[in-house]
Amino acid sequence: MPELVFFTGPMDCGKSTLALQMDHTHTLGGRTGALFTSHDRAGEARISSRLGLQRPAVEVTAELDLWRWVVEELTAGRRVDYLVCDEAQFYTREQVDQLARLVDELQLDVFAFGILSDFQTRLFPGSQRLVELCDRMETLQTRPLCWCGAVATHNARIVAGSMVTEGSQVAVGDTLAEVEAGAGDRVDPAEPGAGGPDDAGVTYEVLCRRHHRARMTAARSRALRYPEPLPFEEER
Ligand SMILES: Nc1ncnc2c1ncn2[C@@H]1O[C@H](COP(=O)(O)OP(=O)(O)O)[C@@H](O)[C@H]1O
Ligand SMILES: Cc1cn([C@H]2C[C@H](O)[C@@H](COP(=O)(O)O)O2)c(=O)[nH]c1=O
Repeated sequence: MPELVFFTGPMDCGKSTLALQMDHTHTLGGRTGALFTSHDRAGEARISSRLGLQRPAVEVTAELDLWRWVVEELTAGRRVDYLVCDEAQFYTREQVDQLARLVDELQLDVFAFGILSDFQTRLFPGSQRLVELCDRMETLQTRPLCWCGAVATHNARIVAGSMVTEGSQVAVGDTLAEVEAGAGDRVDPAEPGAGGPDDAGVTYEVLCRRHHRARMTAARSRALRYPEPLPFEEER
Protein backbone atom coordinates (compact mmCIF):
# COMPACT_ATOMS: atom_id res chain seq x y z
CA MET A 1 0.00 0.00 0.00
CA PRO A 2 1.34 3.47 -0.85
CA GLU A 3 1.88 5.63 2.20
CA LEU A 4 2.30 9.19 3.36
CA VAL A 5 5.02 8.92 5.99
CA PHE A 6 6.16 11.84 8.14
CA PHE A 7 9.72 11.51 9.45
CA THR A 8 10.24 14.05 12.18
CA GLY A 9 12.60 15.11 14.96
CA PRO A 10 14.36 18.26 16.13
CA MET A 11 16.96 20.04 14.04
CA ASP A 12 20.16 18.10 13.38
CA CYS A 13 18.75 14.61 13.95
CA GLY A 14 19.48 13.34 10.41
CA LYS A 15 16.25 14.02 8.49
CA SER A 16 17.88 15.33 5.30
CA THR A 17 20.44 12.53 5.41
CA LEU A 18 17.65 9.95 5.63
CA ALA A 19 15.72 11.75 2.85
CA LEU A 20 18.70 11.36 0.52
CA GLN A 21 19.29 7.78 1.66
CA MET A 22 15.65 6.88 0.95
CA ASP A 23 15.96 8.32 -2.54
CA HIS A 24 19.26 6.50 -3.17
CA THR A 25 17.90 3.18 -1.92
CA HIS A 26 14.65 3.39 -3.90
CA THR A 27 16.59 4.41 -7.04
CA LEU A 28 18.79 1.32 -6.64
CA GLY A 29 15.58 -0.68 -6.39
CA GLY A 30 14.58 0.52 -9.87
CA ARG A 31 12.11 3.19 -8.82
CA THR A 32 12.01 6.82 -9.98
CA GLY A 33 11.45 9.58 -7.47
CA ALA A 34 11.01 13.33 -7.41
CA LEU A 35 12.77 15.42 -4.77
CA PHE A 36 11.29 18.56 -3.20
CA THR A 37 12.48 20.99 -0.57
CA SER A 38 11.85 24.49 0.75
CA HIS A 39 14.36 27.03 2.13
CA ASP A 40 17.25 24.59 2.48
CA ARG A 41 20.24 26.14 4.28
CA ALA A 42 22.49 25.39 1.27
CA GLY A 43 20.33 27.49 -1.06
CA GLU A 44 17.31 27.17 -3.30
CA ALA A 45 16.31 23.93 -4.95
CA ARG A 46 18.59 21.45 -3.21
CA ILE A 47 18.42 18.99 -0.35
CA SER A 48 21.59 19.16 1.74
CA SER A 49 22.63 17.04 4.69
CA ARG A 50 25.21 17.99 7.29
CA LEU A 51 27.06 14.82 6.32
CA GLY A 52 27.92 16.57 3.05
CA LEU A 53 25.42 14.89 0.70
CA GLN A 54 23.51 17.21 -1.62
CA ARG A 55 20.98 16.64 -4.42
CA PRO A 56 19.04 19.04 -6.66
CA ALA A 57 15.36 19.28 -5.76
CA VAL A 58 12.29 21.22 -6.80
CA GLU A 59 11.83 24.30 -4.61
CA VAL A 60 8.39 24.29 -3.00
CA THR A 61 7.22 27.89 -3.15
CA ALA A 62 3.84 28.84 -1.69
CA GLU A 63 2.38 28.86 -5.24
CA LEU A 64 3.50 25.37 -6.27
CA ASP A 65 0.69 22.88 -6.78
CA LEU A 66 2.26 19.49 -6.04
CA TRP A 67 -0.67 17.55 -7.45
CA ARG A 68 -0.49 19.44 -10.74
CA TRP A 69 3.33 19.14 -10.88
CA VAL A 70 3.15 15.35 -10.70
CA VAL A 71 0.21 15.06 -13.11
CA GLU A 72 2.13 17.16 -15.65
CA GLU A 73 5.20 14.93 -15.29
CA LEU A 74 3.12 11.79 -15.85
CA THR A 75 1.24 13.36 -18.76
CA ALA A 76 4.59 14.21 -20.36
CA GLY A 77 5.47 10.53 -20.19
CA ARG A 78 7.94 10.80 -17.31
CA ARG A 79 7.81 8.29 -14.52
CA VAL A 80 7.21 9.19 -10.85
CA ASP A 81 6.92 6.39 -8.28
CA TYR A 82 7.53 8.33 -5.07
CA LEU A 83 8.20 11.79 -3.67
CA VAL A 84 10.84 12.79 -1.14
CA CYS A 85 9.76 16.05 0.52
CA ASP A 86 12.33 17.72 2.77
CA GLU A 87 11.82 20.76 5.03
CA ALA A 88 8.10 19.90 4.86
CA GLN A 89 7.38 22.11 7.88
CA PHE A 90 7.51 25.03 5.42
CA TYR A 91 4.87 23.60 3.05
CA THR A 92 1.37 25.02 3.20
CA ARG A 93 -1.54 22.99 4.55
CA GLU A 94 -2.93 22.85 1.00
CA GLN A 95 0.32 21.38 -0.30
CA VAL A 96 0.17 18.64 2.34
CA ASP A 97 -3.41 17.92 1.26
CA GLN A 98 -2.06 17.56 -2.29
CA LEU A 99 0.53 15.05 -1.04
CA ALA A 100 -2.21 12.95 0.57
CA ARG A 101 -4.19 13.05 -2.68
CA LEU A 102 -1.13 11.83 -4.63
CA VAL A 103 -0.90 8.83 -2.29
CA ASP A 104 -4.60 7.99 -2.41
CA GLU A 105 -5.41 8.67 -6.06
CA LEU A 106 -2.13 8.04 -7.89
CA GLN A 107 -0.70 5.38 -5.55
CA LEU A 108 2.60 7.22 -5.03
CA ASP A 109 4.65 6.85 -1.87
CA VAL A 110 5.35 10.18 -0.19
CA PHE A 111 8.22 10.44 2.30
CA ALA A 112 8.03 13.79 4.10
CA PHE A 113 10.73 15.10 6.45
CA GLY A 114 10.54 18.09 8.77
CA ILE A 115 10.65 19.54 12.25
CA LEU A 116 7.40 19.61 14.17
CA SER A 117 7.57 22.86 16.04
CA ASP A 118 9.16 26.28 15.84
CA PHE A 119 11.34 28.20 18.31
CA GLN A 120 8.17 29.25 20.16
CA THR A 121 7.16 25.56 20.51
CA ARG A 122 4.24 26.07 18.07
CA LEU A 123 3.56 23.51 15.36
CA PHE A 124 4.45 24.63 11.85
CA PRO A 125 1.28 24.62 9.67
CA GLY A 126 2.78 22.04 7.25
CA SER A 127 3.82 19.75 10.10
CA GLN A 128 0.45 20.06 11.79
CA ARG A 129 -1.28 19.00 8.57
CA LEU A 130 1.16 16.11 8.15
CA VAL A 131 0.37 14.89 11.67
CA GLU A 132 -3.33 15.13 10.81
CA LEU A 133 -3.08 13.30 7.48
CA CYS A 134 -0.10 10.96 7.46
CA ASP A 135 -0.43 7.17 7.50
CA ARG A 136 2.36 7.00 10.06
CA MET A 137 4.93 9.14 11.81
CA GLU A 138 8.50 8.06 12.42
CA THR A 139 10.92 9.71 14.82
CA LEU A 140 14.56 9.38 13.88
CA GLN A 141 16.93 7.15 15.81
CA THR A 142 19.71 9.72 16.15
CA ARG A 143 18.49 11.80 19.02
CA PRO A 144 20.41 15.05 19.54
CA LEU A 145 21.18 15.89 23.15
CA CYS A 146 20.55 19.00 25.22
CA TRP A 147 23.68 20.37 26.93
CA CYS A 148 22.44 18.68 30.17
CA GLY A 149 22.58 15.23 28.55
CA ALA A 150 18.81 14.74 28.21
CA VAL A 151 17.29 14.04 24.80
CA ALA A 152 16.68 17.33 23.01
CA THR A 153 13.09 17.78 21.88
CA HIS A 154 12.83 21.54 21.27
CA ASN A 155 14.51 24.06 18.98
CA ALA A 156 15.71 27.33 20.52
CA ARG A 157 16.54 30.37 18.36
CA ILE A 158 19.72 32.19 19.27
CA VAL A 159 20.37 35.80 18.23
CA ALA A 160 23.48 37.66 19.38
CA GLY A 161 24.29 34.86 21.80
CA SER A 162 20.91 34.86 23.57
CA MET A 163 17.78 32.75 23.21
CA VAL A 164 14.92 34.78 21.76
CA THR A 165 11.20 34.07 22.01
CA GLU A 166 9.87 36.71 19.62
CA GLY A 167 10.28 36.91 15.84
CA SER A 168 8.98 35.53 12.57
CA GLN A 169 8.30 31.82 12.37
CA VAL A 170 10.66 31.29 9.44
CA ALA A 171 14.35 32.20 9.79
CA VAL A 172 16.65 29.84 7.92
CA GLY A 173 19.76 28.88 9.87
CA ASP A 174 21.99 26.16 11.26
CA THR A 175 22.52 24.92 14.78
CA LEU A 176 25.13 26.76 16.81
CA ALA A 177 27.11 23.57 17.42
CA GLU A 178 27.35 22.89 13.68
CA VAL A 179 28.34 26.50 12.91
CA GLU A 180 31.08 26.30 15.57
CA ALA A 181 32.21 22.93 14.20
CA GLY A 182 32.58 24.57 10.76
CA ALA A 183 29.71 22.71 9.13
CA GLY A 184 29.59 25.41 6.44
CA ASP A 185 32.94 24.03 5.24
CA ARG A 186 31.15 20.88 4.07
CA VAL A 187 29.14 22.95 1.59
CA ASP A 188 30.85 24.23 -1.54
CA PRO A 189 31.11 27.99 -0.92
CA ALA A 190 31.01 28.57 -4.67
CA GLU A 191 27.42 27.30 -4.74
CA PRO A 192 24.73 30.00 -4.65
CA GLY A 193 23.28 30.48 -1.20
CA ALA A 194 25.89 28.22 0.40
CA GLY A 195 28.06 28.86 3.38
CA GLY A 196 25.74 29.61 6.25
CA PRO A 197 22.40 30.86 7.45
CA ASP A 198 20.34 33.02 5.09
CA ASP A 199 19.03 35.02 7.99
CA ALA A 200 22.25 36.59 9.17
CA GLY A 201 22.92 36.16 12.87
CA VAL A 202 20.24 33.52 13.49
CA THR A 203 21.35 30.15 14.81
CA TYR A 204 19.54 27.41 16.70
CA GLU A 205 20.25 25.17 19.68
CA VAL A 206 18.39 21.98 20.49
CA LEU A 207 17.28 21.74 24.13
CA CYS A 208 15.20 19.48 26.36
CA ARG A 209 11.78 20.92 27.27
CA ARG A 210 12.86 21.81 30.80
CA HIS A 211 15.75 23.95 29.59
CA HIS A 212 13.73 25.40 26.70
CA ARG A 213 11.12 26.57 29.20
CA ALA A 214 13.81 28.00 31.47
CA ARG A 215 15.56 29.62 28.46
CA MET A 216 18.71 27.93 29.68
CA THR A 217 21.06 27.55 26.75
CA ALA A 218 24.50 25.92 27.01
CA ALA A 219 26.19 29.33 27.03
CA ARG A 220 23.92 30.69 29.75
CA SER A 221 24.38 27.65 31.96
CA ARG A 222 28.17 27.97 31.58
CA ALA A 223 28.02 31.66 32.42
CA LEU A 224 26.00 30.96 35.56
CA ARG A 225 28.31 28.14 36.67
CA TYR A 226 31.54 29.94 35.91
CA PRO A 227 30.92 33.69 36.18
CA GLU A 228 33.57 35.94 34.69
CA PRO A 229 35.98 37.01 37.46
CA LEU A 230 35.54 40.65 38.37
CA PRO A 231 38.39 42.83 37.13
CA PHE A 232 40.41 43.65 40.23
CA GLU A 233 41.84 47.12 40.64
CA GLU A 234 45.57 47.65 40.72
CA GLU A 235 46.95 48.58 44.13
CA ARG A 236 48.37 52.10 44.24
N1 LIG B 1 31.14 15.00 11.12
C1 LIG B 1 30.13 14.14 11.32
N2 LIG B 1 30.36 12.83 11.51
C2 LIG B 1 29.33 11.97 11.69
N3 LIG B 1 28.05 12.32 11.69
C3 LIG B 1 27.77 13.61 11.51
C4 LIG B 1 28.78 14.59 11.31
N4 LIG B 1 28.18 15.78 11.16
C5 LIG B 1 26.85 15.56 11.24
N5 LIG B 1 26.61 14.26 11.47
C6 LIG B 1 25.30 13.58 11.63
O1 LIG B 1 24.38 14.25 10.81
C7 LIG B 1 23.21 14.55 11.57
C8 LIG B 1 22.57 15.77 10.96
O2 LIG B 1 22.09 15.39 9.69
P1 LIG B 1 21.07 16.27 8.85
O3 LIG B 1 20.50 15.33 7.86
O4 LIG B 1 21.73 17.47 8.31
O5 LIG B 1 20.00 16.66 9.98
P2 LIG B 1 18.55 17.37 9.89
O6 LIG B 1 18.11 17.36 8.45
O7 LIG B 1 17.66 16.55 10.79
O8 LIG B 1 18.72 18.74 10.44
C9 LIG B 1 23.72 14.73 12.99
O9 LIG B 1 22.72 14.42 13.93
C10 LIG B 1 24.82 13.67 13.05
O10 LIG B 1 24.26 12.44 13.40
C1 LIG C 1 13.06 26.07 14.94
C2 LIG C 1 12.97 26.82 13.64
C3 LIG C 1 13.74 26.44 12.56
N1 LIG C 1 13.65 27.13 11.41
C4 LIG C 1 14.49 26.73 10.27
C5 LIG C 1 15.95 26.59 10.55
C6 LIG C 1 16.42 25.61 9.49
O1 LIG C 1 16.72 26.35 8.31
C7 LIG C 1 15.19 24.73 9.29
C8 LIG C 1 15.30 23.36 9.95
O2 LIG C 1 16.25 22.61 9.25
P1 LIG C 1 16.84 21.19 9.77
O3 LIG C 1 17.21 20.53 8.47
O4 LIG C 1 15.76 20.47 10.51
O5 LIG C 1 18.01 21.49 10.63
O6 LIG C 1 14.09 25.43 9.86
C9 LIG C 1 12.78 28.19 11.28
O7 LIG C 1 12.67 28.80 10.21
N2 LIG C 1 12.02 28.56 12.35
C10 LIG C 1 12.08 27.92 13.53
O8 LIG C 1 11.36 28.33 14.48
